[in-house]
Amino acid sequence: MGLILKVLGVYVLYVIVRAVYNLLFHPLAKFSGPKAWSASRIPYLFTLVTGQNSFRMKALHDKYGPVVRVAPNELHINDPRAWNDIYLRKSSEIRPPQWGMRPPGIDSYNVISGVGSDHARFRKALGIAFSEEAVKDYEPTVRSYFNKFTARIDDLVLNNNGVAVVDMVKWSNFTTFDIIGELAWSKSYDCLDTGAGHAIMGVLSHFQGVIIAAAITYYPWINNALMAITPRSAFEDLKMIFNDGHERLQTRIRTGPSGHPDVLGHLEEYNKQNPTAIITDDEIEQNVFSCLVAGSECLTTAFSGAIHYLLVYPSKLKRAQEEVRSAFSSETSINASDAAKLEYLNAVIEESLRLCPPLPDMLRRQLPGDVPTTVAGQLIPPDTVVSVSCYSMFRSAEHFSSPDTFAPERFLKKPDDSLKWSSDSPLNHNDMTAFKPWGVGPRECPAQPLARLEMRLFLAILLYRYDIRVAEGSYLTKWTSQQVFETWQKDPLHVEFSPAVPSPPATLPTAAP
Ligand code: HEM
Repeated sequence: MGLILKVLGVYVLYVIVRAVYNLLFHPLAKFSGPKAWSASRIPYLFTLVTGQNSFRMKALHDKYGPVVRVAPNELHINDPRAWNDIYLRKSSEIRPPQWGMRPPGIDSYNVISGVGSDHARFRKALGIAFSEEAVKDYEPTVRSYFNKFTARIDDLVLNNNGVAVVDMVKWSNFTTFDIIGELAWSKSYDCLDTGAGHAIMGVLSHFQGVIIAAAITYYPWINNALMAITPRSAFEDLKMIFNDGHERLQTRIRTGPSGHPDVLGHLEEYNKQNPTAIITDDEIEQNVFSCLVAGSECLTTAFSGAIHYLLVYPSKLKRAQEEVRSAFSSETSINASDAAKLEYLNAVIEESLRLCPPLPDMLRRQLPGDVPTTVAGQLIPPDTVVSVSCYSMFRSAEHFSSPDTFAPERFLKKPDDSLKWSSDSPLNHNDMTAFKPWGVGPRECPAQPLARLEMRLFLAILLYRYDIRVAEGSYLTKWTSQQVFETWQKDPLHVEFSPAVPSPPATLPTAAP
């Protein structure tokens, strides 16, 4: 007992001495921020594991300015110059060691956990698989899943007196997961067919678990103790996912793509062209998993965010519907390249990414350990962890006037007279250099062309085909009342669909005399 008390006493003394050092003598001591956060990492980790970190970061910037010390060795930055200063540096793909770890029992890296030459190798292959050219060939596959989605809604409409009510968070997730499964290894997860999520979705999307696991690794002795006492059976779910992935990959390698180009085909081609830097089967499996998670969850947020805000702002919904319905003469004529020309629809997508960025934070980077780095005009000591978060940046009144207002008009190229000018008009001030929803630099989202294609096609089809409203008896959660664990923990979004009677297209040829 006496020994335990002595050990405890020494530990408490160590914590106090460390906190005093952090506050007064640490190389980051001159940076402003709440004292408790500068002294110890616990307040920062607490906001992370409770899903409040994005909101606290924004509140701290509002109080302390563009550079805030949020943990003993970590600065959070809200200055548009930081995008390039942090994320375009040499070795800027390096995260602090606690983030981007491999799951237990997995030796191979993927594009998210890999650094240096591994990361460069994966990026090169994925860059080809998600290039504009490759993505054009994916369009018929993507379209076939959107058709499946509308067929399911139509069934419901038919059987429910002309209206269908669905949870668009759930159904967007079914759609995006099926698509990325089909595109990645030619095998969908059949969620749209079964009307239910696949078993692996729950495990892959347990983002709170991932955050808690990362938070614990800041205290290696707790981490080691937990790992030692965790029964192997606790990892059964992970094993199930990796076995499922292994089978899918081997089947796809044996049987080839299922009648359409897929990501795997591009990776196979990459391996043929680069025999000295091939991506092994294990690495392919892990990379496909990173695409499954990033691809389905980010797009689910993008779809749900756009629908959420269109429902909150009916006049913007009407304008987007009118644009889509007058641009296409039939639903079958809707295609991604024409949808890319719809200015208002694309402004809706940008504005939704501004208010609901699929990755609100999680862009931490470790600065080099040899020399200080200049970020946003300030000299930052070596080894500091720095990050910009999309949420703080995009919702900051410094960068966007009326930052919480949904105003796609900010993104229109020509001045828009539908919004009256006033000092707080959303058109008053918009610093687009602050707006980087895809990230910047070597870790910038590799799948932008695919994500854009899916967002444009999905919204264009949905707005063309249906009138939508908040389901009767339901209500819209305030978007920012949702927690954030890597991405938004989205509440159900119950939407009522009824078939639209499209107005005649503006471009119809006039009748012959
Ligand atoms: C609206 C949709 C999307 C948004 C806004 C988005 C945003 C981002 C951002 C900000 C990053 C950078 C993370 C960092 O710097 O650490 C990223 C990385 C990544 N994204 Fe996306 N993403 C989207 C859709 C997708 C899709 C559809 C896929 C795959 C099919 C995908 C795959 C990835 C991968 C694999 C990475 C990691 C890249 C690396 O670490 O080198 N994303 N995404």
